[in-house]
Amino acid sequence: MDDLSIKKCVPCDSKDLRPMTEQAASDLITKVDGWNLVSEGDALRLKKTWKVKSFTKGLEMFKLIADVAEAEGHHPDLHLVRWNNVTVEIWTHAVGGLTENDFILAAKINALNMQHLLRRKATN
Ligand SMILES: C[C@H](O)[C@H](O)[C@H]1CNC2=NC(N)=NC(=O)C2=N1
Repeated sequence: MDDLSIKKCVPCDSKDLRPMTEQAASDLITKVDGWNLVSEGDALRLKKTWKVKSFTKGLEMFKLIADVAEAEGHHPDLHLVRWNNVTVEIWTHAVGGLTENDFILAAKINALNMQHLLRRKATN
């Protein structure tokens, strides 16, 4: 499996795009550090959470992610709650499930330089 972060998303309106199986998703989730497979209703989603240093740094993070999403033509759901908790959810709306696009976007988000925006994890 080559590095997902260097792949490109395909247009979601291609008619032969189908949601992947749970098994395929379980294989791919190992390639995107920190992301979880969650089931919302009967559809699978990718989900990851971060704690940011401040509300405004959360919005800076949204902008970094938005730039990647626009470049890929594939977009996540962005949540910023209780001032410093960022959650990103990704799925392919056109098929109501997961496609490789979702994992490519997750890998590209992981590749962003966001350390300066994130709260340091407690070491103890
Ligand atoms: C034509 C194309 O389907 C749409 O423009 C794109 C936009 N971004 C998208 N993002 C996501 N996550 N799913 C989609 O189906 C999708 N569709």
